[in-house]
Amino acid sequence: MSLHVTILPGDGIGPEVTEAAERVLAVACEAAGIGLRTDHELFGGAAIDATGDPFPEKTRHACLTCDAVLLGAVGGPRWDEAAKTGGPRPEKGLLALRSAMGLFANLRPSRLFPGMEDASPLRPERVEGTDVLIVRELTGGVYFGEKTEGTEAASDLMPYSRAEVERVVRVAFEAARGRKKHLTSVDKANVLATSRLWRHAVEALAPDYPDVTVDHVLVDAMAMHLTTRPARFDVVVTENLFGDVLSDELSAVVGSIGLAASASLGEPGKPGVYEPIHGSAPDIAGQSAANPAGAILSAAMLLRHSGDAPEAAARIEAAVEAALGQGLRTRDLGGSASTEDFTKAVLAAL
Ligand SMILES: NC(=O)C1=CN([C@@H]2O[C@H](COP(=O)(O)OP(=O)(O)OC[C@H]3O[C@@H](n4cnc5c(N)ncnc54)[C@H](O)[C@@H]3O)[C@@H](O)[C@H]2O)C=CC1
Ligand SMILES: CC(C)CC(=O)C(=O)O
Ligand SMILES: [Mg+2]
Repeated sequence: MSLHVTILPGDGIGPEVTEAAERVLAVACEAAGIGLRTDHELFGGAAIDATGDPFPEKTRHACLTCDAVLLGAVGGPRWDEAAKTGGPRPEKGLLALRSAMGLFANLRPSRLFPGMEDASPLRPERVEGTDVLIVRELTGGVYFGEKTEGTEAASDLMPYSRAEVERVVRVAFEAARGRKKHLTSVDKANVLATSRLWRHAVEALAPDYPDVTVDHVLVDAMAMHLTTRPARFDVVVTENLFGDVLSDELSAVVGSIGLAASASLGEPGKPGVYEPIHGSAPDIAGQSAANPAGAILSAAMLLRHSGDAPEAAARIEAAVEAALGQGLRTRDLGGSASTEDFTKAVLAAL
C-alpha cells in the first residue's frame, strides 16, 4: 500500500504545523508498512507572492491527482491590506480548492482529551464526556453565493439546493450510525428560507435512518448550548457559515483551537483535504509557539479516510494523547512547550 500526499503549507503558522504533521505521518506510515510520497505545492499568500494566484494551476493539478492533501492555513494581514486595493485574497484560493475538489462535507471532531479539563473554560462537570462531530457543509451557502461589493452597500447571497443539503446530511446520518446514533441539525429556520429547506431535507431523510434520533436546534441557541452542556451532542450537521463559527467555539470549549483537526471529503474514492481548523495565526507565526496537534490529528484523519489505515490513525491519536498526558502544553494551552517540543513528544510516543 502506498500514499501520495500533496502538502500545501500556506502562510503564517501553516508551514510550521504541516512540517510537524509530515514528520509524524512519515513515521506512522513507515511503522504501518505504507509507502509515503509527499510533494509540496504553493498555496494561499505564498502562491500569490510567487505567481499572483492563490491557487495556481500546478497546485490544482497536484491536488486533483494525488491520494490526499495535507493543508496548513492561508492568509495574513499583508494580503488583507493588498486586497483593499484589488489584490487577490489567499482565502479565495482555499474556497477554490474546496470547490475544485468537490469537498462538500467537512468533518470537525472535538472531544475532551483525558486530563484536559483544566484547559477548558467550563467547569469540569460541564465539559466532561464531550465528544462531538460537527459535519459542516463546505461548498455551498453564503461563502459561495453571488456577491456585490461596495463601501455603501454590499450583499452575499446564501443559495442552497435540496441536493446539496441532502448529500451532506447523509454523510452526517452515516457518521451518527457509527457513533452514539444521535444527530442534531442546526439552522435558523425561524428566519431563513435556506434553513427551512435544510430542515425539510433532514426530516425527509430521517426515515432512511430509523436507528438515528434527530433533533433540530436554532443556531443562536446552539452557540449557547455548546458552552453550557456540550456533552449532550453527538453528531451536529449544519451549513457552511454556521459550521465554521460553531466549530471554532467548540474547539475552545474542549481546550484550544490548536487541537482541532478536520477532514474535507467529497465523493467516495476522490482525494480529501486534511487541515487543522485554525487559520494562519499571524500573531504567533515564526515563534515556534504554534500547537501542531490539530495538524498532526489531521494527518491521522488522512490515514483513516484516504489511507484506509485506521490502526495507524489511532496510533497517531494515542501519541498525541500521550504527549498531552505528560503535561506538555503549548502556549494556547497555558504552557511554554514549543512546536518542536510537542512534535518530538508525539514522535517519541509513536
Ligand atoms: N483554513 C484556513 O486557512 C483559515 C485561514 N484563516 C485566516 O487566518 C488569518 C488569521 O485569522 P484569525 O482570525 O486570527 O484566526 P486564527 O485561527 O489564525 O487564530 C485565532 C487565534 O487562535 C490562535 N491559534 C490559532 N491556531 C493556533 C495554534 N495551532 N496554536 C496556538 N494558537 C493558535 C492564534 O494565535 C489567534 O490568537 C486570517 O487571514 C484568516 O482569514 C482563518 C481561518 C481558517
Ligand atoms: C478562511 C475561510 C475561507 C474559511 C474558514 O475560516 C475555515 O474553513 O475554517
Ligand atoms: Mg474557520
